[in-house]
Amino acid sequence: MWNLARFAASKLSRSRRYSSAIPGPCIVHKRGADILHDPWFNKDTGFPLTERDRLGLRGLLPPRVISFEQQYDRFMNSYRSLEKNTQGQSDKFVSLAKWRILNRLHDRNETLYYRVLIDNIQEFAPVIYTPTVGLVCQNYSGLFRRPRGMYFSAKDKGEMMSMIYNWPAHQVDMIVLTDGSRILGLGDLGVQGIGIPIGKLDMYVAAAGINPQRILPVMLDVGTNNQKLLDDHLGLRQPRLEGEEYLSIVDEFMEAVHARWPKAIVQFEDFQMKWAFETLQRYRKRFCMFNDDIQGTAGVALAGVLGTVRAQGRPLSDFMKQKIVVVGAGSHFLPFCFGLICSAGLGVLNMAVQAVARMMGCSETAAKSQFFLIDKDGLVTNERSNLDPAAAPFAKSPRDIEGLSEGASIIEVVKKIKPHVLLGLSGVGGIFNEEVLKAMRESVSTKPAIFAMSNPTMNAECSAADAFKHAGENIVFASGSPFKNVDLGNGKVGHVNQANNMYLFPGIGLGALLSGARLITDGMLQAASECLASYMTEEEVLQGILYPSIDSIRNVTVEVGAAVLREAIAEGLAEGHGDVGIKELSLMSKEDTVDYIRHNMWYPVYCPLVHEK
Ligand SMILES: NC(=O)c1ccc[n+]([C@@H]2O[C@H](COP(=O)([O-])OP(=O)(O)OC[C@H]3O[C@@H](n4cnc5c(N)ncnc54)[C@H](O)[C@@H]3O)[C@@H](O)[C@H]2O)c1
Ligand SMILES: O=C(O)C[C@H](O)C(=O)O
Ligand SMILES: [Mg+2]
Repeated sequence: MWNLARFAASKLSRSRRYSSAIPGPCIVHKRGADILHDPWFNKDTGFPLTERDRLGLRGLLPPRVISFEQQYDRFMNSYRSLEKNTQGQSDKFVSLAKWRILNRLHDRNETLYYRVLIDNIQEFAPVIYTPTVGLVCQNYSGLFRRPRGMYFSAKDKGEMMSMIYNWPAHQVDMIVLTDGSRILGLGDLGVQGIGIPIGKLDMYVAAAGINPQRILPVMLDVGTNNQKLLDDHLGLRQPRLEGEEYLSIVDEFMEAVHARWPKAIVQFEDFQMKWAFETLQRYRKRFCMFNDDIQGTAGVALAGVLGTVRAQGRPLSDFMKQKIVVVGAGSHFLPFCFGLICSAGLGVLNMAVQAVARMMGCSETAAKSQFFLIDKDGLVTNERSNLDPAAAPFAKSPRDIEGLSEGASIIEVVKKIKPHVLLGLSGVGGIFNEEVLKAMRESVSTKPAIFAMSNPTMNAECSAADAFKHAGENIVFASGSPFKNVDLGNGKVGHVNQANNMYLFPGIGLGALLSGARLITDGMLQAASECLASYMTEEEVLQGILYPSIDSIRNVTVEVGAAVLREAIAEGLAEGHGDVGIKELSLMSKEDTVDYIRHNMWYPVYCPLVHEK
């Protein structure tokens, strides 16, 4: 339950400190060249001489031992040289070149890779995650050198229970699964969508300190309806499975995973909406799983929208007075209606209404008139001919919105409603055009908010520069993909927030893992969102800074993870993790939970290798 008193009272620790405890020795069952070819154990030129002797490496490496710090500097120098040498090339060329150099390090030496990633997360997140990951997926066949993760296809039906044992790691904690059917705003990319689970799990390691030996990116290849790919790609050359055939593949995968690793958490990612909803309803009461695009995104969006209320210098209770126009009847606001079964593209308005009612303790009717939903056919009203009966109560009645009719365009709605918030999750680039943005100048808010949340960059509803240029300098702006802050002249800067689910999913997974929760509940997701919403100080929010900088994502994740863990304990779902049982978890103070999370986060340092047969 959202609790305003708790929200107001929470003064979260903003410490940037995180665990860097040096791990003990690592047992390695390999020797010699096999170790050099294993990115988990490989230290390249960093193996000390004693270790070279112990592990049969003498003579297999140049004689000089290079320290970790020197290796780090060498990598960063080559990265900087690449930046210099690619100046003047196209953005696509430069982005892929940067991705390649990081990917080569990832393939060779994971410890060094994750250290440079953690230390330079602001700079590297856009390379290994959104937006470059979209480009990587589009070009996957050409970029493919080595496999990463697992691929289960429709042809593997009946084999998955044994296939899962082909994965070499004994323990897996975190799985990100996609079927490639809706990769960012790029549509159906089939097997090429594997880049998304890889990028998400890199964020799990960097932000949540999940041990990279215990992560597993998975592609469920059930075919593709992308005609271009069918001619030339590395996946199945068949149309997507549908209906029961499709579900039986996902069922078999989920059973197989949990047979081998009963406590593994599965994050569903970039499934087309109909399957996103269906699988969430199907598995959430049986497995520890969540859908990031539905649940993570909604939590992030809600935290941001609450921030816009504070940014106007208003109390949170004014949330119910905010007029919010959502463009894209996507899946994202589902958590506003926790517990309801929603069909694709329907019911967003009422979900938001329910959230207001829950937070403010007001009636749904009182809040209902403040939310407007637009999909590809325009404003959703009860006059729509093909309106799902389940959605009818949530659609606007044209009689209540004088001057607006069924299917009204974005510009018509914005001009008429003058919303506080214009939020896009449509996947349609540039849909907040000059006219729409200029109309936002007439917003009733003192700080009109524009959230262009679609990814990647080309699919953003508008750019940051256009938003500040056309909608005015006093707006609050957030985008799903990163944009640079905007120079407004006279020393003024238009702050760009990144409203991306990366601020929540690592903490949701980490909190669930370290609590040993059996399920991921609405309450745990609400706790995550509430924690993010209260992370920013009043001063920051008044400057239009709604989300933390990516530089502090590890700290944000600690706080979110601790909030999720405490909620799991409160709901009686925690079963403990490793040596820490439920009794110990229950006795922890709030600070203890934060410390517990922090100290269980993996941090990349070379550990002494000990050979065992
Ligand atoms: N920032 C984030 O954290 C985040 C999280 C999840 C998804 N997204 C982005 O959201 C976008 C959409 O994802 P989705 O899963 O909802 O996709 P989707 O295709 O299922 O839904 C898109 C919705 O937009 C509507 N739409 C399409 N064209 C429109 C138009 N011209 N005008 C108004 N509405 C229109 C459709 O009716 C549909 O309801 C993607 O670009 C994705 O990358 C961002
Ligand atoms: O992947 C992202 O950057 C966010 C989100 O999950 C999306 O699908 O766009
Ligand atoms: Mg996604």
